Amino acid sequence: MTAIEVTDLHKRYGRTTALDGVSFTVHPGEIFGLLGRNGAGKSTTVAAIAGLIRPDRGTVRVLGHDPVRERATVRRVLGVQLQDAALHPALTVRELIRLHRGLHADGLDPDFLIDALNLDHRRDTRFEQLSGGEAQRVSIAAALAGKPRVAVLDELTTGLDPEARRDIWRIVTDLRADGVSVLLVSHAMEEVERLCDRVALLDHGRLLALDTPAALAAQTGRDTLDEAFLALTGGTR
Ligand SMILES: Nc1ncnc2c1ncn2[C@@H]1O[C@H](COP(=O)(O)OP(=O)(O)OP(=O)(O)O)[C@@H](O)[C@H]1O
Repeated sequence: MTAIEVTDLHKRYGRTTALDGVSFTVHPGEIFGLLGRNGAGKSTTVAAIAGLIRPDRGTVRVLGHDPVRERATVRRVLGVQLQDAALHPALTVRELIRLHRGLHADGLDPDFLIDALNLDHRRDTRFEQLSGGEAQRVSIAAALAGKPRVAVLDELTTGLDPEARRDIWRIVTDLRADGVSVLLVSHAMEEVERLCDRVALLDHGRLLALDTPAALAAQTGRDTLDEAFLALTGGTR
């Protein structure tokens, strides 16, 4: 059983083609990176996986289920952290994490998550009063509270300080060790190089490359993924 299977995904917004035939598979227990410049189609792909949009053509399966037609089933197995997650501003950190935990039959102890994400001093603070980095950590905690078998993390550590980034990287590798599959959308090449088993590179709604970070670097004759990324996308602007 594949964790996520995206097949020939197409999506247009008016005259803009956001996705133009994207296919890839995320294996169980894998951290899979989704990369690409601004506007490449990453968030549209994530929205289709989360069942938030209907693709014009193509299919998405999460552990074999259709995110739109089997929404309730997919919600039970999929944890999604979106960019600019809109969590209820008046609820406290603990209330929000408990709320998200309560939506699932299984889950992680909210107090464990609060400690793991270094939010203990903010436990009783309302969401609207948090700093950007703290709000980001709460959105990650909310996505993981239901102990998902598949996690989609969009710009996981954007805006976080180096220590918080390392804490979150550790949480993500612990998830993989527990057999959770992770789709990680990121612009941070160091993060991708450290965490991802394989990487898909999107460009103008198409899949430009898909391989391990080391193989992508080797394929382009570069030393780092950062340079490989630039080499692969450089000529197409
Ligand atoms: N709701 C929408 N209406 C119109 N156009 C949209 C909509 N959502 C996305 N697009 C367009 O579709 C294309 C792909 O956008 P998408 O947000 O998927 O890219 P992205 O790779 O996530 O970019 P970023 O790195 O900036 O988050 C872009 O050209 C974007 O402007």
